[in-house]
Order: sequence, then structure tokens, then C-alpha cells
Amino acid sequence: MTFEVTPGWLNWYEGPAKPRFKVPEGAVDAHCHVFGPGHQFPFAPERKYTPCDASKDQLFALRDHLGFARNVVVQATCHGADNSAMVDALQHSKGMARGIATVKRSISDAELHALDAAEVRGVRFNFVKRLVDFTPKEELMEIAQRIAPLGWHIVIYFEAVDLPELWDFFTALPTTVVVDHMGRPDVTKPVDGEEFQRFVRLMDEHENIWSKVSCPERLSISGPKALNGEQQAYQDVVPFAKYLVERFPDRVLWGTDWPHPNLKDHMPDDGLLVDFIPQIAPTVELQHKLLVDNPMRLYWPEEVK
Ligand SMILES: O=C(O)/C=C(\CC(=O)C(=O)O)C(=O)O
Repeated sequence: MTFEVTPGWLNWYEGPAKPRFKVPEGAVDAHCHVFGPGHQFPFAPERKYTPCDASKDQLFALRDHLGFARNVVVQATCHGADNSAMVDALQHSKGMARGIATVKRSISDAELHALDAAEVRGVRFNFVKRLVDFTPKEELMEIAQRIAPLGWHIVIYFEAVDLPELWDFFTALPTTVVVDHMGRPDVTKPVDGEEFQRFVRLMDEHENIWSKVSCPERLSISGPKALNGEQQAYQDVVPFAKYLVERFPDRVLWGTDWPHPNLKDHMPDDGLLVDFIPQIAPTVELQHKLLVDNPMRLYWPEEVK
């Protein structure tokens, strides 16, 4: 099957810079995706966008180029609940990738166990309205109850304005909960303002809630963009991510978000995105927790003594 990309689609950046920041040995890119290739792993009929292809081999080449050791491959909504492209990536990673799946209530126990055997370690619940149709919360809670005994966790994606309405559901989840992209704060509002502090309170009051301090390129309004060698990219996002890294050093994760679906303005140079990390994790100790200790504890606990 061949697919036409969504009009205006930006392809991922080819030939990224070699990062100046050397990530610690064993670093994990804890948020990235694979798309297709569409002829091998067709995109889902219910998808809200059609991306360009972004294969596992291209993902692993980027991992090596950036100096990372491992990936967490997150099921993207363009593949719906057909996890086969993501699972194929895990199976070709030589144990260096783990996955987050999307599942429906109708999934059988045998299918869940097959995903577990393929090194999936969690499910993603997406509440971003432009990306998915609505799923009733009782269905999601039923899925949560079924995956909890596997030792899996739940990744949630939502926008900051929706947190009040989702709060009770999130805080009732029975597993570790990982929030994508800091709950998508509006970075034109202050760090100590009501909206971001609501998110901080969520993490303060609930020790099972973690955050990815990822996606400055998606959240930034004023830039500058991670292009053309820029070493001080996305200044408006730095205070938000740094705040979380310093306040919750043991519950933060970082990922490239390659291949950066649905960006409209520019496609970042992934090498320069890696150079963003020391801005938000200024010490060697914080960098090691963010890039190695925390993701290893969550995704490869059997390797952590
Ligand atoms: O890549 C991300 O994390 C963010 C996405 C895409 C997405 O979540 C998906 O398709 O599943 C976005 O904001 O468009």
C-alpha cells in the first residue's frame, strides 16, 4: 500500500549535527517513534495524520549517531492499536529497545502476554483531541487494571488546559504514570503561575507520577530553533524543564521525539536537540539520572542492581 503524507508534512532532519554534549554511557532515548514503512506496516484507517516513513533502521542509525545506547519506542497514533511496526523495531534492537503500546479494551490476555514477551512495558493513553477519538475513561481504567499485574506502566499525553478535568482519573491509575512532554505547558505563562504549578502539584502529591522533559521544539514559541548550530535553542522552554529536573530528579525522562510528528514550523536538528540537555540538567549527576538511572529503573529494572 502507498500513502500520501498529510499536506504540509515536514520530514525529519537528514544529516543531523554530531552533538557537542556527550551523553553519558548507556543513555536512553526514552521517547521516539517509528512510522511504517507504510508499504510494510500500513498506517491505521482511523489515523488523524499520515506521516512520512521513519523506519527502525533509521531510528537505530540516529541513536548511534547521537551517542545513545537504547530507545523506548512509543506507539504513535498514526498506527492506531496495530503495534506491529513498533514491535518489529523492538525485535530487531538486540534487546536495546523497549516499547509502549496502544491497546483496545478487546485485547485478549494472550495478546497482552505476547506484547510483554516482545519487551513492551506500558500502554499510552492519549487525550490530545487532534490526535485521537474519545475513549471512555472506564474503558481506559479497565485496561489499566489489566496491564498493572504485568508490571507495566501508563504513559499519558494531554494538554495543560485539560489537566483539571483529567486529574481524578490520572490520580486513580494503579501504576507508575509517565506524562509526555511535561503535560504540554503554555510556555508564555509563568513557571510559578497557576497552570504549571498545577502540574507540579500533581507530581508533588503523587510519587508514582513521572514526566518526560521532552519536546522543547513543540512547546517553544520564541525559539531560537535548533538549527544552524544553535547552542541556546528554545530558551522559553528551559525554565519549565529545568524546574522539573531539579525538583524531581528521580522521576524525569528525556527523549528526542524523533521523527517529530506534526511539527508545522520547522524540523529540529536532532544533534542540537541533544545539546539542549545541559541547559535543563546542568550537573553531571542530574544528567546521569535523566538519561541513564531513571529510564533504566523503569524500562530495564532487571539490569539495575
Ligand atoms: O510524538 C509525540 O509525542 C507527539 C505527537 C504525536 C503523537 O503523540 C502520536 O501521534 O501519537 C503530537 O503532538 O502530534
